[in-house]
Amino acid sequence: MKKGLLIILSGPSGVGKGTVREKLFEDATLNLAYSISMTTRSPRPGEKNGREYFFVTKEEFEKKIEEGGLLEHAQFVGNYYGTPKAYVDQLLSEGKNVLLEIEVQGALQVMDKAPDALTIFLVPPTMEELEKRIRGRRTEEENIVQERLNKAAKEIATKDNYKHVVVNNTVEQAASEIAEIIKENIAQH
Ligand SMILES: Nc1nc2c(ncn2[C@@H]2O[C@H](COP(=O)(O)OP(=O)(O)O)[C@@H](O)[C@H]2O)c(=O)[nH]1
Ligand SMILES: Nc1ncnc2c1ncn2[C@@H]1O[C@H](COP(=O)(O)OP(=O)(O)O)[C@@H](O)[C@H]1O
Repeated sequence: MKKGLLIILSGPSGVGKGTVREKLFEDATLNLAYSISMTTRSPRPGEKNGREYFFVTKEEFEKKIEEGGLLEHAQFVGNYYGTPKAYVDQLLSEGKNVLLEIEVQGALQVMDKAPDALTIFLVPPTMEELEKRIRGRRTEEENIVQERLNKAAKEIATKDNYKHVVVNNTVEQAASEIAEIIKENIAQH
């Protein structure tokens, strides 16, 4: 069977990655599968272990690194995040197009290992709108919101490392632009 396409979606915290991703997954023709990451951050209300993330301790995460079980990993605002490798390999070999929703340091590691990966960076229409979205979500304490916003400008400065940059004006528009990019790449893959 033909191997699936590896897709990286990055963008600053609160830009709308998760929301746009949910919309993309409504389109079955894209044949997408989501890579569930491992993290040491605490679950938000409503998040479930094994669905949004595998929530683990620092010790468990470091053991996974030592075992070579992660395709990439990085620290983001005080926590570890990483992509379990075996699951991604399995999905790709099943022909699934696998979406990694990861931050920029991890994305650069994957670009090195898999230069053919389709890479997309999602940007907010303005920094004011980004701030409105991250605050509107009400999932982080004020000091964490500040740290994430400080990080956002630095992350956006790396966007030219990605093959595509998409503005998240509306969820429908951003998801449809990304769907088109994915379809083109499936056709050429
Ligand atoms: N490198 C890396 N980054 C990840 C991974 N999983 C999630 N992230 C990124 O870590 C950052 C923080 O994620 P999270 O705490 O869920 O906050 P959110 O993006 O605001 O919802 C985001 O940029 C995620 O895309 C991973 O496996 N590896
Ligand atoms: N295009 C958009 N317009 C307005 N609000 C949006 C848009 N996309 C996402 N949001 C809202 O912004 C907040 C952050 O979105 P989320 O998907 O959690 O971001 P991320 O996964 O990038 O951290 C959520 O409250 C979401 O409903």
